[in-house]
Amino acid sequence: MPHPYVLLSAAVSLDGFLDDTGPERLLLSGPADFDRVDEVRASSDAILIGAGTIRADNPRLLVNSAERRAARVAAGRPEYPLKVTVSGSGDLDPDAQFWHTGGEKVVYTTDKGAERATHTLRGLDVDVVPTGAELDWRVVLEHLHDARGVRRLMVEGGGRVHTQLMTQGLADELQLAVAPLFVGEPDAPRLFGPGGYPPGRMRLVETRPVGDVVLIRYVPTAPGEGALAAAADRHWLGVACELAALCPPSATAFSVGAVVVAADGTELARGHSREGGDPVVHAEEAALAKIDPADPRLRSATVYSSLEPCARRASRPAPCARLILDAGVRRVVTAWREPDTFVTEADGNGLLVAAGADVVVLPEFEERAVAPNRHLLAAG
Ligand SMILES: NC(=O)C1=CN([C@@H]2O[C@H](COP(=O)(O)OP(=O)(O)OC[C@H]3O[C@@H](n4cnc5c(N)ncnc54)[C@H](OP(=O)(O)O)[C@@H]3O)[C@@H](O)[C@H]2O)C=CC1
Ligand SMILES: Nc1c(N[C@@H]2O[C@H](COP(=O)(O)O)[C@@H](O)[C@H]2O)[nH]c(=O)[nH]c1=O
Repeated sequence: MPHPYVLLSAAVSLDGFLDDTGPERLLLSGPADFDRVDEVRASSDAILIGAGTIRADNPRLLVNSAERRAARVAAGRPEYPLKVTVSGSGDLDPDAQFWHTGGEKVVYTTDKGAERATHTLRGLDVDVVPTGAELDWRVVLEHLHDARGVRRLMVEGGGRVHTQLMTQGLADELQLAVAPLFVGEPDAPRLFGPGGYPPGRMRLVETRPVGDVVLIRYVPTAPGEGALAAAADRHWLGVACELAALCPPSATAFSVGAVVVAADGTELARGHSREGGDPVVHAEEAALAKIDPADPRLRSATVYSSLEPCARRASRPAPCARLILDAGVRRVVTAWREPDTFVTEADGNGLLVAAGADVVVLPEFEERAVAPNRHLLAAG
């Protein structure tokens, strides 16, 4: 199911803290960085914080710049982004500024928490949405996307919320403002707590001085595990779809892109249909051919392919689903099920699943995967 693009935003001290233990909110950002944060807010459809941050900071979460608000309205968007919080307990102070300022409000909570929040927040214009016995982040993100039309979600903490979104592989980007000061208190809240984080190194996309703080932007690279899609899976499938556009045109074969990525997010190889002057080579085949078959990383790697790997083919002895299995790969992420244009009822995904592989289909990428193949579908 589609999710919004999830951007985690935080300011941290040099020793990795989000705040100190004093009663006042610690200002880590300077004026220039608060203005940058305002800009990110203005570019977002919704801003999410945990109930802990409402209790600690009593924030308003507004877009402070009148120009930015006017630009939102001129673009047909609400003046303020939707304000979202999560709470397990439903113990939310109805007098908190969160409820009385800015855009529409929604609370995601547990079934029990919903009973309490509905009672405590009665009379306020707040949508209380239970996600089950436990708070389920995937349900939260799907609901924000489907029911509230949120495409870009800014998450402004606190530490517990950031930790869960990062460990569950649900963050598309981390925007970190590193402030030139120390907190030094062992009980102060940390940005990230202990947990099972995605392995490997994230990809640096930007560094920028903003006043005396440094903005660092990282994106995750490690594929998800099993049948669940992680944010990095969306990134890599997007790369596969871009590769499909590089294929030499053909009236008799699909244009497909593929990337093979190790469990730690290292790209092992990429390929596209008909590359290198070979008129029949498939994308997955081309990518796998570039990797040493003895590479131990293949067993825990993920193959991203814009089109479902082929199940039968005339041009080569083995179809791509078989090549993937023979390479030892047991996870495939794809955008588009193969239509009957050239082979009827090709079920490469079924072949992979029958052999014990996990196959994740992300239909929100189908349009991009189809784009370089439209002429084939019109003809078929
Ligand atoms: N420097 C910065 O950029 C920022 C700093 N901060 C600081 O962070 C601190 C607050 O962080 P923290 O205490 O971690 O609070 P959070 O804002 O992360 O909120 C945690 C609360 O959210 C709810 N929650 C989160 N995940 C779940 C879940 N899986 N199931 C059920 N409930 C869940 C719970 O609410 P409930 O208790 O109701 O069940 C939990 O107590 C403050 O000191 C604040 O100043 C905050 C944001 C940004
Ligand atoms: N302290 C701190 C941040 N704190 C974040 O800002 C929120 C309050 O925003 P507002 O309602 O506009 O005052 C607060 O709840 C928390 O999410 N953010 C930052 O970029 N830098 C900082 O130093």
